[in-house]
Amino acid sequence: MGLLVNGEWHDQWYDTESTGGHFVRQESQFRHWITKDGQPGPTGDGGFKAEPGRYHLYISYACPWASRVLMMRTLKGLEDMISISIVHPHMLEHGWTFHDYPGVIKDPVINADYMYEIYTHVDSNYSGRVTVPVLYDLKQDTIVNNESSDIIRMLTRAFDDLGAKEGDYYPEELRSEIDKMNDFVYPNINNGVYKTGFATEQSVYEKEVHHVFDALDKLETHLEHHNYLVNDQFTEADIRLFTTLVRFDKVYFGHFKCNIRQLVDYPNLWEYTRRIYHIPGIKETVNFDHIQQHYYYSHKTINPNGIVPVGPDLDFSL
Ligand SMILES: N[C@@H](CCC(=O)N[C@@H](CS)C(=O)NCC(=O)O)C(=O)O
Repeated sequence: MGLLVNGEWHDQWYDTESTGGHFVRQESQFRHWITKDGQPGPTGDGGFKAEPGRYHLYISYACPWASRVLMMRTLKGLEDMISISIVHPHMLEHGWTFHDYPGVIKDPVINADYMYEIYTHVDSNYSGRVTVPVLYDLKQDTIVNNESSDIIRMLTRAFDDLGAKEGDYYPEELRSEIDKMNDFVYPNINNGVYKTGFATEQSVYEKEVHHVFDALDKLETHLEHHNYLVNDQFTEADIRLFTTLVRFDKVYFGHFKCNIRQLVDYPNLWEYTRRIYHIPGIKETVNFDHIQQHYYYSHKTINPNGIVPVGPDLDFSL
């Protein structure tokens, strides 16, 4: 695990000392948008027109942020229009790699061994973390965007005139409600499990773990009378919550010590997670081997011997 400083790789864990034991996530730096006509999106520059075969995604099956993007690619039927690479589940002293492992798909752009080479290829002076997902423009040979929340939002409509599957997961009339739900789910659950697991002070951990479970309790009540988070319709808000929930009992409960309750103890949330898992194409985006290998083997400050647990055995059937 490390980061780039002026284009040079440094093997370095997150600094939680300067933040009093808190994990603070860095802002993503590439924020351009693919649009139907190449006009600029809400942030960044224009010039990224939706075209089949032009864009490539770098994904980790282990990563909940990258998996949102993989889900959206599947839901919109973009598999033939946007190609993918899959990184190795272990993120060690060189960060993400393309080394051999079942499920890995190599880099077609520069045949990179390491994900950081993709970042330095587009900016030889790049400083920052080398994260996935990355949306890459094969035509301009540059990174379009490395922020999953932007990428899923642009993919929901940008390729609609080129034969993408129907379905708008951020419909105009629900936007403010979806935004509100995202503003609740992101800090408390999506990033909440990370703030809990990466905390290096007892008091910080205890505060964060309660935030996670207070939020899950609220959503459990909400789902008593609703099938989905917003307007009883499957939207972006559900995609964003699902990729955290599907990892919950496998890694966050044990590895990140989010262990007040298991997800299977929440009848409504567990049923909701399994329902989304069975939407056609979605279970193929969930790779539990990569998920468990990544967290337990990569985070040596949390699990120094890298022992990967064999359980729990979860029954995802409906
Ligand atoms: N804000 C980013 C976060 C992505 C992210 O943090 N990905 C993790 C994997 S789950 C990563 O690549 N981490 C490497 C690092 O922090 O050095 C997004 O949502 O796209």
